[in-house]
Amino acid sequence: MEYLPTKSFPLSSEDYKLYEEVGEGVSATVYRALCIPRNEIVAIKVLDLERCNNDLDNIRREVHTMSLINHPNLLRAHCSFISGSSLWIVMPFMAGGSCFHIMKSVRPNGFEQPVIATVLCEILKALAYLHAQGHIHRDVKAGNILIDSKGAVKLGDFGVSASMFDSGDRQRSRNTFVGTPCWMAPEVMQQLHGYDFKADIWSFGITALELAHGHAPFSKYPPMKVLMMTLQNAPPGLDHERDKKFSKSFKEIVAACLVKDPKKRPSSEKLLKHRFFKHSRSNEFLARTILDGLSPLGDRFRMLKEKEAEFLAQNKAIYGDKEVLSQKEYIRGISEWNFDLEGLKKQATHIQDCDGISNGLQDLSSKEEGSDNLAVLGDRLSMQITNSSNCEKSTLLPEDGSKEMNNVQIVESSLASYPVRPPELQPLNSHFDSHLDNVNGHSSNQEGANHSISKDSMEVLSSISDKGTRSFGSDDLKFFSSLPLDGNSGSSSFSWSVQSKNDVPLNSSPIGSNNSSVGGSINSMTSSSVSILSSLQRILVQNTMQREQTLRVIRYVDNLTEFMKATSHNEYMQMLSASVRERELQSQIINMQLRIRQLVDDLQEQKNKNSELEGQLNTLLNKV
Ligand SMILES: Nc1ncnc2c1ncn2[C@@H]1O[C@H](COP(=O)(O)OP(=O)(O)OP(=O)(O)O)[C@@H](O)[C@H]1O
Repeated sequence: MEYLPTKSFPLSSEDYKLYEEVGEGVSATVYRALCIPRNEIVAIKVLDLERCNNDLDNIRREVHTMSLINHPNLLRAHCSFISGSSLWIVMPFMAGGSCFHIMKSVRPNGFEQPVIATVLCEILKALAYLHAQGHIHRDVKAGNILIDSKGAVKLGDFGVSASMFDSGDRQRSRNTFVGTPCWMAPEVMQQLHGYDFKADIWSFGITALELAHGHAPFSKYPPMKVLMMTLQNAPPGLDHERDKKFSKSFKEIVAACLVKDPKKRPSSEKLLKHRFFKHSRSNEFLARTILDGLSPLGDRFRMLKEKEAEFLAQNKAIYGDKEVLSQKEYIRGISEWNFDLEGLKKQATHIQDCDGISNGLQDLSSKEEGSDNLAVLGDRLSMQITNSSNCEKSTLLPEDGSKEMNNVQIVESSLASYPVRPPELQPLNSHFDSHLDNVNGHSSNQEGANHSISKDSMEVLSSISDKGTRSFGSDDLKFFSSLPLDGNSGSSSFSWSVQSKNDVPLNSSPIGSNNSSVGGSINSMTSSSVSILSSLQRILVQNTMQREQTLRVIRYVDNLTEFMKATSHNEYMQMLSASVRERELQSQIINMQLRIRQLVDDLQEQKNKNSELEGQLNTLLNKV
């Protein structure tokens, strides 16, 4: 985790003197500091590794990415090292702080267009560079846009960045739910097909609105509500009436970025050529316009913290400790949001039913500079699904039951109704369904009704099968957790493979009648034999395909096991102390593995029987 780039900054904490706090994340505190040997002011991000040992990957990624990048608009670390149980990342000190902090302190209603154009143009250059290097930033927002004393703009915080060239274990990071809800692209929320650098373009569009209004769209809502609104509503944009002061070209770029279909969003390179950026000005202009007269970053940060504490104290009486704690996390911003769907659902219900949280925050807002300080709550809440739980549809479905809302459901409910057999194995349906129905006493209609598979589930599941070798992600957990395992409900799910063993469909195929009519007319024999042979060939092909698919599933589960084994001791301890639900999921996965193995055996047996039959048929044809 140590690296020493061009400038040689000392790698010992004794060589630095920490001054005041200038920023805070979920597991990191950022200080202004002095690098003693160089007599240079720096910023040091101190990450408490004990507090974030479930997220070493993100930290490694951040340090790694920061060590590789080299662009004037990206915040590059001078060096990093471990001190005690903390990781210290030494960076240039960005005296202006983040655009978010500047807005919260002095620009509650956002910036003027030339400032926005200048900031966005610089960020776009950073994104164009990152994307060309194969990186996705995944957390573009005003809170991560930092300004130094000379007005230079840099994009920071690579904690959740991902590489588009990642494979294997790191590939999962692009199938994981990370980012910050208000800025998160719909495809990232959906987790259907993964996502690419176009997710950053969406966040860039949201950031443009944030800089224009002083807060991101939907920022006053709790995360689940934001998810629902992003997926369900038309994309946010600049309003014709409300945003009269902004130019048509600004409206155009926002609209171009905030298209739900990522393919239709422009690349960062293309956006850079947009006429809007002709409005962009120099760093000096920024320094003059937005930094002049600002109090020191540490003071501004302290004031914001005081306001936050005041707000939380007021709301403690209303919502109780737990709620307040979660709001505190919300306010501070969280990179590794433990996506507790139940909790989020409750928050969403609050909003729907009584708008309690948002009202409380509105109060705060009215007290503060007349600004929409609710945005504080929307900022920097990043989330990573680590859990899934059942969630009643009533609280999640929109009143109009719109189609897009179904996509939200894939997060949980569509997977909860996971069908009777994995789609990997669908081709076997024609051979096993009737036996399953007979043995279980269900008609196929009944079964269909009980275990209908939604299109969304199919998509999610087929995306799993498409990536047979990719490693384990949160949606995978949901995939496995949604498989019923108990004797009753589980039997209909997987007994089909067992039934198939005892009741091979071919026993009732025309082969029996052919055997008993060897002496019949040669013509009828030949045509039956040909049709039998083609059936057998078809079945053989299907069996072979099925075997391959099943092996893929096994490899997949094996990967998961490897992934679990490979986790460090700390992570293992973390896992041990994980929720009961997680442990249940693990045991379900093991069961699943056993069942898949059983399935492979069954298929092998089926294949042997088919070979036997093929042999018999060949003998028969030779006689003919
Ligand atoms: N180099 C810097 N100079 C000045 N302030 C900084 C610097 N780096 C970070 N900050 C401030 O500290 C805050 C937290 O930093 P950062 O976002 O990197 O932490 P984090 O733990 O990754 O946060 P998050 O929870 O948003 O991911 C930033 O929003 C910013 O205001």
